[in-house]
Amino acid sequence: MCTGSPSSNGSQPEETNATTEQQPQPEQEATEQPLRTPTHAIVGAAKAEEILAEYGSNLKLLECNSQVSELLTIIRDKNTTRSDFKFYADRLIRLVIEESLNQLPYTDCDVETPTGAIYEGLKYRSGNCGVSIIRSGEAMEQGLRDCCRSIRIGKILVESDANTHEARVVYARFPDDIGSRQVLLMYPIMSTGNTVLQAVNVLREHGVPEKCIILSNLFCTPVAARTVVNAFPQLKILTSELHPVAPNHFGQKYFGTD
Ligand SMILES: O=P(O)(O)OC[C@H]1O[C@H](OP(=O)(O)OP(=O)(O)O)[C@H](O)[C@@H]1O
Repeated sequence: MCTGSPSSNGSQPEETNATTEQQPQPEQEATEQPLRTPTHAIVGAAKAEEILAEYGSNLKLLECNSQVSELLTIIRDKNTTRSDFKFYADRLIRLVIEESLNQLPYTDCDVETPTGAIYEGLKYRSGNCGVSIIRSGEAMEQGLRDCCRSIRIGKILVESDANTHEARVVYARFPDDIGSRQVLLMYPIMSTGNTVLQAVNVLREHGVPEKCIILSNLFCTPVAARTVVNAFPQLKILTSELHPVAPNHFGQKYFGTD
């Protein structure tokens, strides 16, 4: 299924570097193999109505296509090098951030073109800001900054007990007027959903209405989705995959720590 690295045919995995030019594959090989439907595509497309019934309309999945499937596959592959992992994770993050920005409220905006014609366009309706949950959420900050140059970004640190998964907030810093902004909350992995629950609670304590929060996420388990949607039915969630197994190695591999 994958057109890039790593090897998908069960042979010895190839170490690749994202900056190295890929060798073109013979065209015959690429076109004769029918593409398999990835698991997340089944969840994302064929079961769309079930997802709507189960989680409501505020849980949205990134549009499923072969490119997204390849990125998810590379990120989940244990043989992916750290360099490739970061490169492809950043690509997926960018797609999720772009679609998250699409969930913000917009308003009409007319501009005059160089020919004097009026172009009927759109612009963001009000102030926005980002909030990342330390530490994996910080991996998503650059993707947001690449789209919104000088956006303010707050931080929340939530500590989870390794055994009980109980989470508690130990640090939070936000822009003073966060209560009047649309908040893009960034965290790539939702396993139990406890970390995100605590982060949303802190935002609410700082005056941010639930409906003004968009959660940008890469990997979400059905359990976490149910937990968060039940606790905060007005919160919008955008994720690229709903799958029972969360890649909990994300933070360690992205940042290169144990
Ligand atoms: O939905 P939850 O059950 O709360 O879990 C969310 C994430 O937090 C944990 O990672 P870790 O503590 O390593 O966080 P980090 O990657 O952000 O450092 C866990 O392994 C998940 O990846």
